Amino acid sequence: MNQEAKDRAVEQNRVDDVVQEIEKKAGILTQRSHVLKENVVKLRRNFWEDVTVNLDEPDDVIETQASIKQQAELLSEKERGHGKINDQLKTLDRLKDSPYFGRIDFIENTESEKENIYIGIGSLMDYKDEDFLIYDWRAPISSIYYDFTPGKASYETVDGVISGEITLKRQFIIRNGIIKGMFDAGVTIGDKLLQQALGNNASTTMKSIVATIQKEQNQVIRNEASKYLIVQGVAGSGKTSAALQRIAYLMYRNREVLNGENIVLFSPNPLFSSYVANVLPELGEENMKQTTFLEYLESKTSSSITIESPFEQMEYVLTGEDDGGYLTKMIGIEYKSSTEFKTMIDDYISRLGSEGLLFKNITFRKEVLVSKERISSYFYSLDQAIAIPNRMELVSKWLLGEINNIQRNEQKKDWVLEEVELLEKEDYLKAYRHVQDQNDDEESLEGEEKYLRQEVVKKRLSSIKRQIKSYRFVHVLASYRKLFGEYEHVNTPVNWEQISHQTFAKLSRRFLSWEDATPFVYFQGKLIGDTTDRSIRHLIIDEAQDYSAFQYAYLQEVFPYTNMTLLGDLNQGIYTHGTREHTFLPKQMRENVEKIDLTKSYRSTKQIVEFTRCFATEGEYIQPFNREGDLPTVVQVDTIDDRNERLIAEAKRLLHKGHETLAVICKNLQECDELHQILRNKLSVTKIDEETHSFHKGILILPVYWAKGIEFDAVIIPDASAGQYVGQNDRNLFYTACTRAMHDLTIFSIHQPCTFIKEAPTDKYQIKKN
Ligand SMILES: Nc1ncnc2c1ncn2[C@@H]1O[C@H](COP(=O)(O)OP(=O)(O)OP(=O)(O)O)[C@@H](O)[C@H]1O
Repeated sequence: MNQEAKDRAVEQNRVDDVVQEIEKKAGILTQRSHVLKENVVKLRRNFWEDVTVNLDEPDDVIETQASIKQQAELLSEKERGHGKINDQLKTLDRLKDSPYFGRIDFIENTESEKENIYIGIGSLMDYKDEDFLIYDWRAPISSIYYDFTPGKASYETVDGVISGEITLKRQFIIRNGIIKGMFDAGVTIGDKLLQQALGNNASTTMKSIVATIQKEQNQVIRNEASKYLIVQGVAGSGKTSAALQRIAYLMYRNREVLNGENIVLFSPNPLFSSYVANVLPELGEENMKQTTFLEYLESKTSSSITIESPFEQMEYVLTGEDDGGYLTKMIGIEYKSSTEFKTMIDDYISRLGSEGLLFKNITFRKEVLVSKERISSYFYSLDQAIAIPNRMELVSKWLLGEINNIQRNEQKKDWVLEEVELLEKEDYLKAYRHVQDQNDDEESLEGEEKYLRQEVVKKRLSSIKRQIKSYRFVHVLASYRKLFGEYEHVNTPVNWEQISHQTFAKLSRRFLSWEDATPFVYFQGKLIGDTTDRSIRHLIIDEAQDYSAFQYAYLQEVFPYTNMTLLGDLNQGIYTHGTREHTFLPKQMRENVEKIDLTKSYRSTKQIVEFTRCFATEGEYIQPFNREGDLPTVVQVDTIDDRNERLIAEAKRLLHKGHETLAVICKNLQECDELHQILRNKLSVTKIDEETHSFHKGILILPVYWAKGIEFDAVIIPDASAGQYVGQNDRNLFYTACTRAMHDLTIFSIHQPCTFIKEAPTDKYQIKKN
């Protein structure tokens, strides 16, 4: 038996021992879980028997309440305990399959004996609860596994830095308790485990990377000091992966105060949301909340207002050039994305503090109960030193008082009696009981009618009261629209008249263009207050380069105390705004900021990265990971029919090669639709659109903005002809599309290819012509 085989046998023995230990622990926990479950069931069944209920005297009522509370607390404690044990059992189950992925032998400088540290997705103690059989990957000591190769190493603890030497670094692939692979790392880390992981087929859901986190990614994951962490990472550098492991890390470090409920991830699109949804549960952690920025804004606006999605905006930008209003819209997008526009809105709001705000009549049964003019004059009679939202609160209180007065008058009207007559028998019974309980001196019948009249009016006016409480009496949309109408500005940008005209027309249809959505919600917040969710402690923004300066300013306003992690890549900035301001380093976020650059690309083969970096801005900094593959192929054809025929053959070839996910990535939806019509009879192909929230293996066809953040075994770009991708925005689109490929990239062009391809030396790709 050679040394390697001996080592492997020793390690397999250890794995067997650990698995046995896991089984023992699981057995004990399962038993405890059963007992607890029985307890919970019993407690629920006997809940009322164990509570002393006595409502005779006020003191008895208080005692009864206390008794119920105590019983409920006992029950929820037992339920929590049961939940916790189940979580532990789930982790043990995962550990049983693959107890660990790494081993470090470490000698501290102050010690003489080395310690063998095995690292896995959760900790495990021996049966005496004395020694760690497995260390959680997030434990302080585990960081040396990610940060160092054999030799000198150190890690931070709460008590200071601990230094020493790594004498062995070993990686494992363990499945079903059997070691399938075992690699020792030399002084230069030839990461065989990573090679293996990246060589696999792409998955339709993202995987965790804890076994192979790289040093620079570990910095992102373990950063706790900065309020704003900004990660500029090239395509495929593991930004999203690092962000998700970072969430798991932060939850582990702040177990008591941080959970999935107070972390929000802003995803680029719903497809991406489901793509990343498995990572945290796979690590035994609760998922964070996920939303797109569009969904977030929609949750803040009245459902009667339609918001254009960023994808609709994108589609228009890419295809609407022949439209008469195109140029105006483009200039409008740029201006409304800037903080200059925010300044304009701020000026406008301060003017509205003293005049011009629009209100709505409060009407009931087609009658105006309180006119907008009265509301306005009440609002402007209030002290102007009081902030607008606070004044709104006062108006709301005043209006509720007015409605209460109206309620009393209304009760006497004939329509009320008509409605009383239509009431159900139960209502009459209720009225009867009420009058009896009151011991009313009045004639009982009169008392009942009075009660029923009150109830009818109260019920009918309740929705008005609700609306008043949520400040619906303020005409936010009309007030915002006035900004584009009669309002006189001091400084206006070029083409303001046309922008105003276009915006005014859309707002009149209760339609908010994407570029107006954030400004509108911001404006609304300044009038009626923004319902900030203070429980959100950490915000993660993926594809951060696609957010405008205005959007960042807004996020800072609504999440002033929230830590943020921003992940992006300027080369993948595909939305059209923000050319004037470097949005990815928002100027508001200048304090307590740390910026980390990730320059190594892990997703694609070396050949694909070396090709795509030729047309990326500052592409010379992009480092490929050393994984070999075929050169990207550019197929130059003469006609569309030719292209279609060869594209079908190429798709079949790629599937035959063993690829499972194959994406045909178009520039826009229009191109997708046209191509889908052609391909659907010849290939089994699925078209992805706004309604698609998850995808399966096979051939997919989708526009590049839906492919953001996702990857595929092979990518086909159906049309990268000279006229198709032109200019900076298209450069980023094309770069984003190409960098979705893990193993193979094929690009078609009808006649000459686009200039970006030509920026790559001819030895970086192979060209095939008819
Ligand atoms: N340390 C790692 N170990 C294993 N796989 C990794 C590692 N880092 C990145 N990857 C893999 O590389 C691919 C790209 O990662 P990810 O999607 O996180 O990158 P990204 O920077 O967010 O990409 P993009 O901006 O291009 O969408 C994924 O398949 C991911 O699993």
